[in-house]
Amino acid sequence: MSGYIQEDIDPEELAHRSELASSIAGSVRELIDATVRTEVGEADIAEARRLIEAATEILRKDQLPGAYGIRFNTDGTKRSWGNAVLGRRNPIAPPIELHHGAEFSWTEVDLGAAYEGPAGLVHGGVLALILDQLLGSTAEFQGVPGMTGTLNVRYRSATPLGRIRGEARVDRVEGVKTIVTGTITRDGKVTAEAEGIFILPKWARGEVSDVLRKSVGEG
Ligand SMILES: CCCCCCCC(=O)SCCNC(=O)CCNC(=O)[C@H](O)C(C)(C)COP(=O)(O)OP(=O)(O)OC[C@H]1O[C@@H](n2cnc3c(N)ncnc32)[C@H](O)[C@@H]1OP(=O)(O)O
Repeated sequence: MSGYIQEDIDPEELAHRSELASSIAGSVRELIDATVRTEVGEADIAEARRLIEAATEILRKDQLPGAYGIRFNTDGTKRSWGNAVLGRRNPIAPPIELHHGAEFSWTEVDLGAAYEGPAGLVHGGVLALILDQLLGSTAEFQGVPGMTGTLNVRYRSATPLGRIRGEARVDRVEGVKTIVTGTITRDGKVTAEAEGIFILPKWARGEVSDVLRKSVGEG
């Protein structure tokens, strides 16, 4: 399967690149929030566009031919830096940082103006996006990875923008299927719950699954 790339990078260099990736993505994330909330006039918009276009041109000087993919060091450390939910290089990603315990995985993240659906509330699709990754990564961390086959989300009550917490745990494993459940809470109240079926696809049931199972987390 293309897109899975073995690319060994020395740990010190990797930490440096990771920091660089996070810093620029953080700046662009700020820019997105500023763009959503700006009230400045036409002249300031024109000036901001000029600067943004200049910055884009600098970044375009040296580009990957396509998406970032998923890259591994030989020790299994994995980089999903383009990922839409947790990608370190990706300003679209909230980004969520996942924590894995023996029993469950969790994340806490601030969702600002860029994630709005109904007025002042988190977009339901954004919650589904976060749940998809959180539940999928939980399955992966427990050594039973898979692609999302089905994700059911029940929105119990509205989720105001701000700091949310997500939690997930593997419920059971049935052959190549891993069933994971999870919740989103805001101020201690469960606002959404989900159940996902993660399936190890046919193409990954041999060699690739060994690579996936050996991966030890985000670098
Ligand atoms: C790495 C961790 C990060 C994860 C978070 C990110 C998640 C993602 O965004 S993944 C991207 C979104 N998902 C996709 O693109 C998946 C697209 N679908 C597919 O690739 C395939 O249909 C796939 C992998 C789900 C199943 O296909 P395939 O490998 O052929 O499965 P197959 O052998 O037919 O079926 C295996 C079992 O799963 C069941 N099954 C198949 N499809 C589904 C489904 N969509 N939902 C539920 N069960 C299913 C079958 O009934 C069968 O069950 P049983 O073993 O009990 O008979």
